[in-house]
Amino acid sequence: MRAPDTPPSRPLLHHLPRVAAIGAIAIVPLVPGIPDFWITLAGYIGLSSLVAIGLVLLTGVGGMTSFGQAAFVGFGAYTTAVLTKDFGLSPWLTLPASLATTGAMALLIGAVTVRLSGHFLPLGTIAWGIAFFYLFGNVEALGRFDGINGIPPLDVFGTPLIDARAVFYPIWIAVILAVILSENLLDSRMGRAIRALRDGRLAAESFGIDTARVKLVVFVYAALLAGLSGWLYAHVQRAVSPSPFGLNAGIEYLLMAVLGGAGHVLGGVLGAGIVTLLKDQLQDVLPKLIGADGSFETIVFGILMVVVLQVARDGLWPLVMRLLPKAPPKTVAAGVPLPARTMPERGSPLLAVVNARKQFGGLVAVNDVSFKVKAGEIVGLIGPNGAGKSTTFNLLTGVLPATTGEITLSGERIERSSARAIARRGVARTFQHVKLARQMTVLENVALGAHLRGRAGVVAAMLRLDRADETRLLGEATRQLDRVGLGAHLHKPATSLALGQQRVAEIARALCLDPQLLLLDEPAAGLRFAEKQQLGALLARLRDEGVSILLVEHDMDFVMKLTDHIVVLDFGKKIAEGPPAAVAADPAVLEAYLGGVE
Ligand SMILES: Nc1ncnc2c1ncn2[C@@H]1O[C@H](COP(=O)(O)OP(=O)(O)OP(=O)(O)O)[C@@H](O)[C@H]1O
Repeated sequence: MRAPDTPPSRPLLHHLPRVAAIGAIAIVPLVPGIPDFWITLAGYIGLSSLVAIGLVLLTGVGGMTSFGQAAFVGFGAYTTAVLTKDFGLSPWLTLPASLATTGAMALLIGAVTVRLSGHFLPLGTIAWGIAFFYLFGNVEALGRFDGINGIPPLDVFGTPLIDARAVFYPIWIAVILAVILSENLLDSRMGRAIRALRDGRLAAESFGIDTARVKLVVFVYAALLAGLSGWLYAHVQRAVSPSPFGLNAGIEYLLMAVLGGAGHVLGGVLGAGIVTLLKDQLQDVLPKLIGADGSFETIVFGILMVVVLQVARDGLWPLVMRLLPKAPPKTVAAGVPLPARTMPERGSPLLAVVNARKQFGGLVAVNDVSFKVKAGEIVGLIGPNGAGKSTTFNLLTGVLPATTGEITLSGERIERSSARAIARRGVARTFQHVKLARQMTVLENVALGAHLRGRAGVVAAMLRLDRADETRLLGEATRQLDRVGLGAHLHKPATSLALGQQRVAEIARALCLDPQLLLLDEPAAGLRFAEKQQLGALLARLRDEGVSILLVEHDMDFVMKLTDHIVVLDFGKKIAEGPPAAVAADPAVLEAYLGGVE
């Protein structure tokens, strides 16, 4: 659904349930007869929600599991405790200090932690979660394990906010702001980069996204929300000690995010609500049932976490969503087109590979291969299985550095450049095994390809100051989807498309980069005959429009009909090259490859 010249937006009606929910929260303390106890509990739900929302972005969306988030709550809490108690500062003045301390610690810890992969990352978070617990408990200035008491309450114009009804409002205003800012962030250029982290660093890097930086941004953002929660906690509780900032608390926060729905911002709030209420009830009931004192709720939480991961990986929020009115798809503006790259003159040298070599230990996968791609032509790179095509592709796209040899793009050496740097020079690619982000729509996936052509950063996104930039990026993605014939599928989940269409969507994503060279890795694999014909027509049209294409493909008929020039590899060596007809008749090729398949 497209409407010209309107920014990406959702009709006001869509916000109604959210506005109603916020309104309902605001009047909770005003309802006569609600005991203070429940208002206090609601305050604690709000405090936990802030941490859980951060974890939704970090773990649920960004794929980085953290058990150590409670430590950041501790940094926020201890900073304000020391500054207000020992230095007599006003709590409002210590808010920036609490956030700065937490942010600085997150930058430091994150710089090391987010580079860890697989199970090393959660293990790393457990390690610093424990380390900071003992740090808080052993520093004299922080009151050791006794902590700091007598922290002043927040105040408004000299009136202290002491009772549960009074502190309810600052807590829930913070939660509502966190929800809005986080949802805005996810619905943006940077948000798409964050959401792409989970399904593959390589695809994101190939479109110029600095994944290490994006991971650090999410890590710091989640920590800041935890720090804010800690700052509020210190002034609500008016005392801090290490135990609420230890590993147990970290596990509880993670459970909140997972149980609520780790991929959904409001799932964090739901999870915080459920776990806080459950904990309160279990702490009452379990000791009576078991007949002994102890934190038995931790055992229940452990079991609950395992059950949720087994039966409802997406948590409970998706179930709530089914009850809410379905959001209509965003309208996408035609917008002002993004500035286009000046294409090299047709026939001019574009890509030159000279004696490129790649060795894996004793195996020479690419053996001093040389070939050229001229601007405006389609070159096929073919060869039997194991011939070295994918490795050559990886050398050209910066996934692997060449052992020796030179690769130049428009006269600039790129054989040692990163995938990101190569993308910035206008080389876009598709993947042999389709790499689209599962939880994003076709439009959002394709817009990732235009990442480098946008400017808006995190703060602009959170404050919704990125709309002009966003309109241009989504407009470009829509144009490219129309160009490849997928204009009717903009708002579908990317993985709901047939495999052939997913391959074509990858081409649209690559076109969003405004490439001078398009590298296609087996684009016709899995396509039906008619789809192959359409793909062939599309690639021929792109060539006519000035795009140069290097094509790795097993379908000989497809390659022979489409390409201007073919390079044949076998056992890592170039055994032939030339126009399709000459290559097809080359005895070495027939022997090594074509002969082998007949
Ligand atoms: N990372 C790696 N480490 C060690 N050997 C590798 C690595 N990548 C590829 N190889 C080897 O290099 C050779 C060339 O592999 P490559 O994947 O480039 O061939 P290909 O022509 O793309 O094959 P296919 O058509 O099956 O994809 C193979 O013998 C392969 O086992």
